[in-house]
Amino acid sequence: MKKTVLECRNVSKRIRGKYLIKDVTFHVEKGVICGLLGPNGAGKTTLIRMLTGLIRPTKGDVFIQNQSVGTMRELALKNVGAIVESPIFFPYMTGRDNLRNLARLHGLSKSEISKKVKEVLEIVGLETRADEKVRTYSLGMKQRLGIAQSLLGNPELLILDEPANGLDPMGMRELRELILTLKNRYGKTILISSHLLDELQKICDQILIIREGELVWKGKLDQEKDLEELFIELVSQ
Ligand SMILES: Nc1ncnc2c1ncn2[C@@H]1O[C@H](COP(=O)(O)OP(=O)(O)OP(=O)(O)O)[C@@H](O)[C@H]1O
Repeated sequence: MKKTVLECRNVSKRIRGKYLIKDVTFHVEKGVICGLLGPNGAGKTTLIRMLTGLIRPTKGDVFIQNQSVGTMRELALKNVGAIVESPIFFPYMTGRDNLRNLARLHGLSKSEISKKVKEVLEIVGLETRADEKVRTYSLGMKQRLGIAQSLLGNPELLILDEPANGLDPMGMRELRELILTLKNRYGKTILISSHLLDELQKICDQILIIREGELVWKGKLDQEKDLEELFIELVSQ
């Protein structure tokens, strides 16, 4: 049996009497790319904020590598790299220096920092531009630098909230290839939210669809199942 990397168990979030997320349960196995979909306001960001420990569920719990985010927060979140809001970098510093700065937070020695930063820059394909200032980077490059940042702690699970937002077709293709490499070569497990159904259809092994805070569909996609049709059918009910 495959190892479960992320488990969301009966998670609800209620604010001022209103459920933003209601009783959501699912799990994601190792090496799987899982797409999270839902119309605007469905609760995707709220759910992702609970998965990454930014807010607490009203009920239920999230487990990462079997560690509870509720009761063993630090240990559980060690295994997660996430881009929830747009990654923030110092624009007048180089990509490499931005990463070096962040790598210090992981308690590595100077030589370990250089090695780790070099490694993540190579993974995201930014090694040739690493010594240029971030303000000269395209949006796609900034997103890849954000992914490099989330890889610094060598997490098992990556959570990416709308990473393709605003990217041009080239940037989108590069991002898609990077996500597939992270899965295929590095064995990462990835949860990704997006409105871009075609993009998700191309890369996801598993799909979650939420509507008004509730999980209305979870499962695998096959060649015959068109994601756009499934999505429209479910959200217009
Ligand atoms: N702190 C909060 N207090 C009250 N309501 C909130 C709060 N945060 C979010 N909401 C509401 O919860 C619902 C879900 O919001 P959320 O941002 O999670 O949706 P989303 O699926 O990410 O939407 P989008 O696709 O537009 O980004 C929305 O109706 C939003 O207005």
